[in-house]
Amino acid sequence: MADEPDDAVRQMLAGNSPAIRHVRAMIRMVAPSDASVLISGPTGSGKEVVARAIHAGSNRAHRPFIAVNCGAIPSELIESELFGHERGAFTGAHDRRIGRFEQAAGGTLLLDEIGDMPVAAQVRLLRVLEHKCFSRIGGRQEVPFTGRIIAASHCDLPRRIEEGSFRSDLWYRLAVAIITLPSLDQRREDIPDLVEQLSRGIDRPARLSDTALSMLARHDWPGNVRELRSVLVRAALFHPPGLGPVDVRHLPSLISPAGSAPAAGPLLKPVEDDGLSGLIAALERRQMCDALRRANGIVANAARMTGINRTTFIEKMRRHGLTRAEAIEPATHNRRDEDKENTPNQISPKSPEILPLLAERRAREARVPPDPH
Ligand SMILES: Nc1ncnc2c1ncn2[C@@H]1O[C@H](COP(=O)(O)OP(=O)(O)OP(=O)(O)O)[C@@H](O)[C@H]1O
Repeated sequence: MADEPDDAVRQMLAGNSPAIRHVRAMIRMVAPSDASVLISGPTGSGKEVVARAIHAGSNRAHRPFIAVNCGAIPSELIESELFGHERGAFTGAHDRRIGRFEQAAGGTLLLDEIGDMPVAAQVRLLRVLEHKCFSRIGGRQEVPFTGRIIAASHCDLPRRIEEGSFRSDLWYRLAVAIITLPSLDQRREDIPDLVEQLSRGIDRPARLSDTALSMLARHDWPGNVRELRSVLVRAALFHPPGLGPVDVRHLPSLISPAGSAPAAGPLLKPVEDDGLSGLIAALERRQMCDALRRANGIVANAARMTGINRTTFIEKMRRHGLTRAEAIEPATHNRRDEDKENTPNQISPKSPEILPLLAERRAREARVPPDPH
């Protein structure tokens, strides 16, 4: 890419959408400094990857990167986990224990799910941020903190502040720079790039057919990139390269959890170039438009026909700039009897580029044995 260096950040964080390019630009800007960074984004969207990229791009890269999931540690243990304790500090503290802050000396400490940190620990953390030192639980000695703190959260921290479960003064200290990761659903064009990059980290990755890749780009990905990775790992397990490419008919069983997968495989034209995302968007828009027309503009019915959740359908309408009026209008002049044949998840069989695919699919369905999954 002409305007972006092909550096370690690019290697770590795949995707070419404007949103992800902006995230990479932010990483490059903040990495060399010591400023605290707050990374927000839905679960599995890559917050830890961003934190690691910041660490890798800093002059602390040769020092430890320590990640703590604050939501996974029982509240009565979290302070000792973070700050360590002296021998005899409490019942069961038989030895001095070094906490995560000390382990991260000179390096980077990622406090993941910071919104779940109990208020008492938040007070201690604020003190560390302000004074650059802390004491172990039950100890008097001040221990200098030489690391950098990065916090991450999938929850709405300003709301937690309003609710009184998160301290606003801590938020101001942490959020010197804020990096926000979009959900995968908001950057579907990144899917081919992500598939390529994630596949490199998988032993004997499966090969995906173009139509399978197109279908992946239509899934809602509630588990974001983590979910995509799981699908690829599962595909490698059940469809090793010797078995031929993973095709659309394999995907419903690979995409989980049950119910989040689109129903029957959509018919999409195979593509060879990087016009993939544009083509997918155009076909999706037309499919939605057809459904709206057949549902006389009733969004809930159109959503049901396409197998898309109603809220997602509305969001997609907004993204495609599709209005109910636009969808219904041609119906009054131009309704075709053949449309009644359309099954919910299909593109109109009248579409010229779809006709051969439809014929091919019908032939395939007639001869292909049931999927083993
Ligand atoms: N842009 C990306 N490029 C390559 N891999 C990615 C990218 N984003 C996420 N991943 C991969 O997706 C998985 C989940 O990422 P990560 O653990 O960073 O998400 P997270 O937002 O920190 O999740 P959680 O909210 O559960 O803590 C990891 O396997 C990670 O390597």
